[in-house]
Amino acid sequence: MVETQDRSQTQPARLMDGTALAGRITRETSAAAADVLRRTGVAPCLATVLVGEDPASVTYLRMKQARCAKAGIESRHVSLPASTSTAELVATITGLSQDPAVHGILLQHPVGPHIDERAAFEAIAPEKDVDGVTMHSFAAMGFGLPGFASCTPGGIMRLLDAYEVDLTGKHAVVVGRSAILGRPVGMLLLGRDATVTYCHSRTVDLPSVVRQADVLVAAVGRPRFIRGEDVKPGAVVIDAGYNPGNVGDVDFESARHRASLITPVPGGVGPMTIAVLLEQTVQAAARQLGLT
Ligand SMILES: NC(=O)C1=CN([C@@H]2O[C@H](COP(=O)(O)OP(=O)(O)OC[C@H]3O[C@@H](n4cnc5c(N)ncnc54)[C@H](OP(=O)(O)O)[C@@H]3O)[C@@H](O)[C@H]2O)C=CC1
Ligand SMILES: Nc1nc(=O)c2c([nH]1)NC[C@@H]1CN(c3ccc(C(=O)N[C@@H](CCC(=O)O)C(=O)O)cc3)C=[N+]21
Repeated sequence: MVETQDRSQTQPARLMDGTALAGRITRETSAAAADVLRRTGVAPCLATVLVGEDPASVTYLRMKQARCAKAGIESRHVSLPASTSTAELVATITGLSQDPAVHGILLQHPVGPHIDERAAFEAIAPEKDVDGVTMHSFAAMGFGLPGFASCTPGGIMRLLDAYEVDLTGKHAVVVGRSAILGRPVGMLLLGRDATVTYCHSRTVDLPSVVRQADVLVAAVGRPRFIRGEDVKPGAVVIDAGYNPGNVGDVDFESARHRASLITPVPGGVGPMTIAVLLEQTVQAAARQLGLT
């Protein structure tokens, strides 16, 4: 068990190696994908949908497709112009939901401000929601019922478990409350008996809340937003941020001298997100093809 207590501030934190853990998970996923193909003659297939040409989104999607290919998962990509309307996007996703050759659907977030992203997410059939973004998946996650986890929160929980972080009774502070990251990770931590506090743009004196965190999840989208001086000595620090230039939401250099465990960026949460996405895609395919 990792104790989140006071410890020397000079000894740097242990790194939580997301690349290594994601590699282990993906090796198992590849074997499961091969098994699906062998037993049904059909390879698992993930459909990815991108609206517009945001360069960061294009890069993330390429990464996801490359990882799919390596794991024996087919990917089908749909690229839509930035001018796409909500109705057009919903129609595209509904088509994929009804296509028996597609087992999982990922709509890259964020879509443009003129699109109702929630409506688009809800067009994903629950059994194909391998990215865990629908109301159905969110509610299942909240109630602790079986279903697909939101990928980044799911990946964060896998990391915490791999490093045997005991969450019971710990004060977990989540900075950020977005639908695909902050909110669901708080729910998953609550489900593991942590005492959870959310911080967001309206939080008064955010550093004073952050300083209380035994487990800190940074999901803000602002480079080096969390300063080392606000990290409680011995805290477990999860940096979910992924800003341009491969910079996290935590000031890593100062935080690692106070934390007991910390995720690097890159090499921490990012690879775990993709590992969970691939794992859930193969699970979805197995179920839709009648294997489980
Ligand atoms: N590694 C991975 O797999 C993934 C990484 N990310 C990364 O995680 C980060 C967050 O992403 P996402 O959740 O999609 O971002 P969003 O922009 O959707 O949400 C950001 C959240 O941070 C809060 N916030 C913003 N500014 C401040 C501030 N100054 N003080 C306090 N709170 C603030 C917002 O508060 P409010 O709600 O009040 O506006 C909001 O809840 C990004 O760096 C993104 O790249 C995201 C998804 C996956
Ligand atoms: N519906 C939806 N689901 C998402 O999961 C989703 C999304 N929208 N929109 C954008 C964010 C961003 N995101 C990342 C995934 C992997 C890495 C990742 O693997 N990063 C590597 C670095 C890889 C490299 O840069 O070479 C790392 O951190 O080590 C990063 C970011 C998923 N997102």
